[in-house]
Amino acid sequence: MSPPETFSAACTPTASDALRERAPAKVNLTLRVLGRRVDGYHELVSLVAFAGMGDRLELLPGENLALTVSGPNAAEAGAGDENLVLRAARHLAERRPGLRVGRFHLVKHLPVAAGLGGGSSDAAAALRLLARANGMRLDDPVLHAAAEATGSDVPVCLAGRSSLMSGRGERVERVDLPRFGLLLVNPRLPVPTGPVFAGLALEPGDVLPGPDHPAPTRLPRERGELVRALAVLPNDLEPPARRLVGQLGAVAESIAATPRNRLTRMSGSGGTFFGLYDNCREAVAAAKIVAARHPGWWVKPTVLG
Ligand SMILES: C[C@@](CO)(OP(=O)(O)O)[C@H](O)COP(=O)(O)OP(=O)(O)OC[C@H]1O[C@@H](n2ccc(N)nc2=O)[C@H](O)[C@@H]1O
Ligand SMILES: Nc1ncnc2c1ncn2[C@@H]1O[C@H](COP(=O)(O)OP(=O)(O)O)[C@@H](O)[C@H]1O
Repeated sequence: MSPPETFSAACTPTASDALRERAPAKVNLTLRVLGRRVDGYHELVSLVAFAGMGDRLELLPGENLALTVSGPNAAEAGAGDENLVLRAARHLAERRPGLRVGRFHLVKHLPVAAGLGGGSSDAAAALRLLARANGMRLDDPVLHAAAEATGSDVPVCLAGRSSLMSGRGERVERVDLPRFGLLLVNPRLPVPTGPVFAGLALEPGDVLPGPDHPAPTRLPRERGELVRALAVLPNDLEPPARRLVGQLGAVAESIAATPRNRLTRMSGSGGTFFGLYDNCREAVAAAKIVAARHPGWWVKPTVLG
């Protein structure tokens, strides 16, 4: 006689119960450093937008927190306790007793330590997934506190749309931007964020005279006008990043030389550079040229905004 049926597996979550979120690449269209705060962090103002490509994150809700990682850049991101997905989940669990967590699976497409905020975007996606699994609203202040505690770039990634980011990264104001074709190029050389900021050689309490940034309402909405406005608002981290990694100059030159390129600049602390184009088709044509000349580089055409 067969043992009595326990039906024990009937309510075990399966892969089809997983919640899914995109974790898009973050692009700093501008980045002005206004000074260095007494806590050692730099005071910034940065126009941030999101790409049409990035990582993907799934959550199978459950009682125990776990993470697996696959994809082309899985090894570089790692699945250990330091992964920003797990750090964000722990920061939220500390602030929200009884939080239902579960098993995350990250598909890591973005290069690591690349100025694209991949880890921050993964962390923000984890917070959005946990919010869904726990019936929390996305404007819940606890979610925002967990984002801030996880990293400077996580609040803007939690917003997940074009924004003017300021302070250490904790102030985020929505901005409407036109859509662009976008080319992302990384020479597969990781560039650590801390040493790039350190290259500015600012002391705590230093205030830089001059760097100013138009308010969100003063930014042009038309593509050509916006590009002209962006051209005079640099990324202040580009000079120290280029001093740290000499090969970055060649990345910028390769993008700037492509037909119909509107703007070439480094994102965040590098070493990814981006090119703006009027549409995705032009970005694809540019990608083919750069990839043919530099087969070892990470080259991705997509859209911005
Ligand atoms: C530079 C930016 C621009 O968007 O992006 P990435 O290049 O990392 O993508 C961000 O400010 C990075 O944000 P995030 O990568 O989250 O930084 P955190 O983990 O908080 O800090 C890493 C290190 O960067 C420095 N840091 C970061 C942010 C800031 N406003 N001032 C700083 O001085 C500090 O040395 C800190 O120890
Ligand atoms: N999910 C993750 N993806 C990428 N990097 C991660 C992740 N979790 C932790 N890290 C660590 O965070 C650091 C910054 O990575 P990343 O977010 O890719 O940098 P950047 O913001 O410059 O693109 C790296 O040193 C990496 O080891």
